[in-house]
Amino acid sequence: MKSDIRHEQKRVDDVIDTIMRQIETLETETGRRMEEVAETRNHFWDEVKVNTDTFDDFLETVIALRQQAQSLTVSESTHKQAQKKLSALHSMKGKPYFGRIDFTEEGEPTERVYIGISTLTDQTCDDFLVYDWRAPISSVYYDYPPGPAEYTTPGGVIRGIVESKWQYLIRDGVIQSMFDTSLTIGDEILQEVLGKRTDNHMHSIVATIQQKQNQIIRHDHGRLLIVQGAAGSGKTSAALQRIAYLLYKYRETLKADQIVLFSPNSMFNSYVSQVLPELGEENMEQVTFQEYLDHRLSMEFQVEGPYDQLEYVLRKEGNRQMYETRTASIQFKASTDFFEAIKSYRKSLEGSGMKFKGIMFRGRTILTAEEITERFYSCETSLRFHNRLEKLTEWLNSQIDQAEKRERMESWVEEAIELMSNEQYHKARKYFRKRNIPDDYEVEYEALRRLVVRKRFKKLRKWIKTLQYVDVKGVYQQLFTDPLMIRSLMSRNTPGKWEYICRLTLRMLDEEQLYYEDATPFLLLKELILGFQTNTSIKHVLIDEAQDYSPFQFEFIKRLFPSAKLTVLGDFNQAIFAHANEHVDFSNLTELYGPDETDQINLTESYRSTKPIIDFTRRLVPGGEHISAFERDGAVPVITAVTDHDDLHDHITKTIEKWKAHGYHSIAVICKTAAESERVFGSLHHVENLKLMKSVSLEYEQGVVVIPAYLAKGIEFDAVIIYDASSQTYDEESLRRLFYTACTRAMHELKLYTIGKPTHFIEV
Ligand SMILES: Nc1ncnc2c1ncn2[C@@H]1O[C@H](COP(=O)(O)OP(=O)(O)OP(=O)(O)O)[C@@H](O)[C@H]1O
Repeated sequence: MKSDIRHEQKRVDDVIDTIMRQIETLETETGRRMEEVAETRNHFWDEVKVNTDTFDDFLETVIALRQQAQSLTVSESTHKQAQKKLSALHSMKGKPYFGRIDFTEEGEPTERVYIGISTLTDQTCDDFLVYDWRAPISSVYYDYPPGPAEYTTPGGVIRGIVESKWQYLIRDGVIQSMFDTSLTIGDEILQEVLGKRTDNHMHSIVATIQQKQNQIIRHDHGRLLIVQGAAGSGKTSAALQRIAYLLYKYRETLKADQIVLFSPNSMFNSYVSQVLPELGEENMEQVTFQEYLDHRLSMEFQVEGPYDQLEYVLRKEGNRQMYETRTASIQFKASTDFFEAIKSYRKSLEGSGMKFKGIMFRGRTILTAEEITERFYSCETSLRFHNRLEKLTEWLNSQIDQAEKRERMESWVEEAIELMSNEQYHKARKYFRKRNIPDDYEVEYEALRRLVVRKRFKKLRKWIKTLQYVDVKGVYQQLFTDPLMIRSLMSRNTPGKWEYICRLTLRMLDEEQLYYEDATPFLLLKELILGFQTNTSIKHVLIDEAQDYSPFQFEFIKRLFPSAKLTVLGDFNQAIFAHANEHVDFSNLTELYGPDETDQINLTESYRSTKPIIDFTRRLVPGGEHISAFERDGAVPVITAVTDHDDLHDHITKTIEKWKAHGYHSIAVICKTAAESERVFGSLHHVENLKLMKSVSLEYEQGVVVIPAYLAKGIEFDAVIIYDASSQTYDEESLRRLFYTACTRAMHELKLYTIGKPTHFIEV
């Protein structure tokens, strides 16, 4: 074995040598190319003679310009490629590869295939020293134990035998250990990786991708992939490696900015932002749904954020009747029933119910809302809905033409002409000359009248063109004005407390406010009426923490990105939003693209936490017996009852000190709400470098943090304290998933404190 290691170390040294030489060559090359690009930029105009005297000269100038620009683009893109390669080589110089398979393809001699984060060939480019983990042959490493195996290449399926499979742990160019996985039991490298302390970013998992995760990463069929996975099963990790895989496989056609990851919040974005750069890839676009809602609606409304909604629901403060109405409203407005109702409502608008705003000019009515409505419904009903709107817009424009003509005769126009500054006047005359308007007083004055009136109408015309005359808010309001209306739109019974919900919704709309539960239904209705805004350049959309999305949101994303494939990843047991009812699952999602275009993969093995923590947490949720733990030992979670808050804070302070001394880098005190977190932060101010995480926090912070459970979703900590796991704090069934989410954030240690009796979620 020793001689084996020596032999392998010799190979590692040789490969690193090649890497270093390639780095040197590339650095010289990129330096030169950078100078070239700078040179081309600096002298861009020297190379182009701008001559527009004749049409031919003009054409020549345009062609020269285009050639210059093209050569600049080519140089820049080559430079970018070289930079990318360079960053991959730098990542490989300490750890050139992590795995090896000895593979015998049918009829061929056995080949040793070394696998790392990027391809490396020798100087002649004939021999592969390292294969990219995303190369077709590398899939064998993740998918098969020793024995028969196959992999798919663009040219067909290749079959053979995996003679042996090796894992390497290489640090700073030195092999720390290597394992023949057919001889060792368990996954030593995975043990080693999972046993580490966290730092403030997530890392790539390419060295230890598990078979099921590999299926997600390389999945390439249909429009929709659904991943249901237990807490800590690697959903986010798989999503990010999948992006890296897609960028490799489709490198000729797919760019990082054509991939969008929907994530829960900005802090999460910062947490996952290093994975792709670590793999030598650029980051995809990262957005939150809330950012999109704000972008689309904040001009018209003050839109509530999802965390404000959640905080309200969790705090249960204020008037009881109002609270019950609001929670009923939240549940109903995220339901498939309401989704169907909105679609039927939009259909019914084809016959009646549309609302428009009247058109005014200088305080006078040009057309009343009723006249526009009448015109709309007198249009051909065979036309598609928004073609009817187009026709209506055309008609409105013709009405504006007439109004413009009438206005030219009004006295305000003369006054406006008299008030024109010299500069404005000269500008107008210059414009007339260009338009060949004769230099004649009468004609010019007439032209001035037209100009002044047209300018004044410009805003109104834009308003009409952008369909702002459609009163979408009025249409949405109407749905709640007559509480009986909903009955005709739904196959099921009217939801409970509907009359109250109607009143509450109308009140908010009157105040130009949109509750979070109204925001997406409102926007969906708006788009169903006015036509959808789409983004066809996006080719892949990944939605993490998808259990928190309503049917409205999925429909929306589908329509917004019509050319994209969707990967949806979530865990029903972590559905913490107030709209999540008892039966959250992804079954409705199949309807988005149909069963032939949809696949589902379930992940049941959890990697984040030690076995004792997983054994504890899986008992908190129904179906938890199906969650299996990766064998990693650690302390059993401890529940400590304390007498009061002072006692609690003493205990927490001591535990934090102990954990810090133990070397844990990230420790979280997880509370139920933001309000509680703030109070706890105040009481624990003596803890050094304590940080309070809020929904507006942009960075995932290391050290000791106080955080509300819903914000901790998706991220992890070395050690976790559940602030008050008492039956008083976690009293209702609806909080079970929140509690589970909080407990599953712990990697190595979990401690729960309770003032009085612990919550009934914990079976003792
Ligand atoms: N194959 C793997 N090799 C190494 N580490 C892994 C692997 N799979 C998952 N992990 C680690 O397990 C932890 C949890 O992974 P991740 O956050 O991707 O899970 P998740 O399913 O998204 O969790 P949650 O739903 O609880 O947010 C991370 O630290 C991740 O690096």
